[in-house]
Amino acid sequence: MGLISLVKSQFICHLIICYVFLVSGLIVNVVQLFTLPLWPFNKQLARRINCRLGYSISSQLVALLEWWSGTECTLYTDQESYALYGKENAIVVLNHNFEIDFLCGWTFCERFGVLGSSKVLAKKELAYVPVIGFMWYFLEIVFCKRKWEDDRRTVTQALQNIRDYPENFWFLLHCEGTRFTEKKHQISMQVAESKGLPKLKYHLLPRTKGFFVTVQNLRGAVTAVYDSTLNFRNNETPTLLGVLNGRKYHADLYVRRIPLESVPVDESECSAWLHKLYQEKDRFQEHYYQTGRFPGPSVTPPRRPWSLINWLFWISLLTCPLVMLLFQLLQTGSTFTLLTTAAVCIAGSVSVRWMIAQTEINRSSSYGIKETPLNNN
Ligand SMILES: CC/C=C\C/C=C\C/C=C\C/C=C\C/C=C\C/C=C\CCC(=O)SCCNC(=O)CCNC(=O)[C@H](O)C(C)(C)COP(=O)(O)OP(=O)(O)OC[C@H]1O[C@@H](n2cnc3c(N)ncnc32)[C@H](O)[C@@H]1OP(=O)(O)O
Ligand SMILES: CCCCCCCCCCCCCCCC(=O)OC[C@@H](O)COP(=O)(O)O
Repeated sequence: MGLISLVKSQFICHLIICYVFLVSGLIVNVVQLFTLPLWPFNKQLARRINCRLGYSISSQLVALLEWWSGTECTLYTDQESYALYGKENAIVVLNHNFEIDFLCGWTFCERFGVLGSSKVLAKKELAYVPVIGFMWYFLEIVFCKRKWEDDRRTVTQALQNIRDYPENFWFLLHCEGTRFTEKKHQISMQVAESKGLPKLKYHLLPRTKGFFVTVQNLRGAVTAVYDSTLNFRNNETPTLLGVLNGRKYHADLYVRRIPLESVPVDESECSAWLHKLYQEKDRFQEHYYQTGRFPGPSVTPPRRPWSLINWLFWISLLTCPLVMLLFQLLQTGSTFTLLTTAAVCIAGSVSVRWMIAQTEINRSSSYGIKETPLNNN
């Protein structure tokens, strides 16, 4: 292990990174709160400000992936489509197989300049993740309970709201609705069979209602669907803890730009279209496993310095006072103060560890197992 790798694996480094993320995140959350009075008077300005503030949080995780772990992200796409990325609103349909697929998504957003404004149809539980959940509230992220009866109205309303968003955005949908596990896959393929649909080898069966309602409500506001398929080289199974430890991964993303006009308007045709898309995605994954690459030309969109600059800004702003405070405490602090400080540090570490746990597949929800109609019979 080289010296740099050794440094990156040290717990003290992780503590500092997490401390900076948590404290800067809370500071940004407070500033976001101060934008509240602006919303009724100048909504578009409030949105633009919140994009920048949100960027200041999410780009720290991007910096961690790009600059700390040095993970490489290769894009397989055609030249004409490449020229349009970041210059239009789009719906992104991405497979949900990896613990850091959200982070790779963010990295591509960053490289095409849409990180602050990008959105997702996220499960409601993520709204309660400290820092991130609060940030997402101000970025008008669309949340769902994954119960269609409850979601139909709220999701439609939230999608209508973002139609006039002042910055280009990508709206991410993991149509499988949950992350891939063997058990979920097995159940999901039973559902496919019962519906007379072809089986998928690498994906869960997509849920079509969210996609249909997104297309229906964003038609005219977005111009394309980006069918995106992600995989990692050498059968890597990347984790956020791995990234924090400085482990380098190699992400490959295959993107096809599909003009929105070619997505059917009728609901059942739109559902069939999505099922067909997932069958194609499955073939792309098969191709990847057989050849080690996706079809077509590849390009590596360059890293931009902004995520690193933002991160270094927060590190320099927040670590000096921390070190000074710790020295002062050690010199003059009473036992009570020292114990309180230790308790605050432990609470901070536990809460960041809990946040990281939200990304871990072995703690995945039971969605896709419990509510299956086949299980209810
Ligand atoms: C150039 C670069 C391009 C791209 C870069 C890539 C990405 C960057 C883009 C943006 C980044 C932005 C942000 C990223 C940051 C963070 C994001 C992180 C993650 C958040 C993701 C999540 O939280 S995923 C979970 C929540 N989201 C979803 O669930 C969305 C998908 N789901 C839906 O759309 C659902 O339809 C629903 C949630 C709206 C409603 O779900 P519900 O289950 O209530 O109803 P459905 O009708 O859909 O389901 C019932 C039907 O499904 C059948 N069924 C039942 N059991 C199963 C089963 N086990 N498997 C499959 N199907 C099943 C059932 O039979 C019903 O069928 P019907 O025929 O009757 O409809
Ligand atoms: C700077 C580093 C400091 C570390 C801080 C950690 C920050 C953690 C960020 C948490 C962001 C949460 C995004 C997780 C997205 C995700 O993958 O959600 C899973 C859902 O789709 C599906 O859930 P499930 O049904 O359980 O599979």
